Amino acid sequence: ERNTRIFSYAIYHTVEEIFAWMDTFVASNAGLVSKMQIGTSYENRPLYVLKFSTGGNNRPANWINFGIHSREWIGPATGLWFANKLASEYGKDPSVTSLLDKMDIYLELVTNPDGYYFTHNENRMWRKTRAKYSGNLCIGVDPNRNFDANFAGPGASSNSCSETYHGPSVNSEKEVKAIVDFVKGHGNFKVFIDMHSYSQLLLFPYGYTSTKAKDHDELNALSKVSTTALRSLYGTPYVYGPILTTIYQSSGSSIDWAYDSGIKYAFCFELRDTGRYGFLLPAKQIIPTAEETYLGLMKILEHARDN
Ligand SMILES: CS(=N)(=N)C[C@@H](Cc1ccccc1)C(=O)O
Ligand SMILES: [Zn+2]
Repeated sequence: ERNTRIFSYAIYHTVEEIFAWMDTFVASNAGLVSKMQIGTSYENRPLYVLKFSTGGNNRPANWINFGIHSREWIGPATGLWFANKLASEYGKDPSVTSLLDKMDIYLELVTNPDGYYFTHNENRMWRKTRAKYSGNLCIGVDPNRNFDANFAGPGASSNSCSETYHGPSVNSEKEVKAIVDFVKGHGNFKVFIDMHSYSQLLLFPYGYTSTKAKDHDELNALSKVSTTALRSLYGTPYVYGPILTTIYQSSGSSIDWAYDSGIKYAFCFELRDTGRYGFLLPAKQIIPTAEETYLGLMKILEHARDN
């Protein structure tokens, strides 16, 4: 019949379709996956997190969020495929099995649901939240400039019409505050990965200073391992390094905040491509992107598991 029971990972989905998929996915993987709500967005959409756990109490954990910038559709699409892959490989792939026997994994698939909805219905190129502040000329805050990491410093704008507007105050965005409160409340995260597009980069702290992170050498070496694994599948080249020198200076970013909060393995992937399609990556590249990214992600999660 029309609405087949099979969900396609090879097309982009609306926020409603993703939320419906979550309930089916959790129901069919009840022993491994549960759905949590860490808050609500500005327009009162739920902020859902999928928790992958095989037991224990507050085990060391891995955080991965997708789609904080709403026009970067390849993020949530990659996250959906990754969630299904993890569930499929647990009990089969020895590395995934040992990872989930020792650590929990939390995935926030739609980190900016208001913006994501807006890109499907109004403006495909929307990036920010949809928050309105009286006195501001324009709508929206860049959630990746709203974290408490040299907030309002260089590489963030005080102009509400800017794509990098940092917002009226630290964690002013409900979508950001929910992550901060959850991650701090949990207190045992070892990995924090924020998935973006595009440019094919693997970034680590810092963006707000040229000072090298104390773990620079380890993060740099791990980035090399991760991007080499990613490239091994389809030859997709990634550049890696600290945010500031690899892309540009930025203040208030999620991974700088995570790193300064004590989460050593803080990374940002800038997924495909390098500009031919940019944010409008064709759906036929979803699965290849997800497959290669999985190889790179697993190297980071395995390193955290084993160190
Ligand atoms: C194209 S883009 N907007 N995803 C690039 C992204 C770069 C970045 C990543 C991590 C930390 C700081 C900065 C940003 O400007 O937020
Ligand atoms: Zn982005």
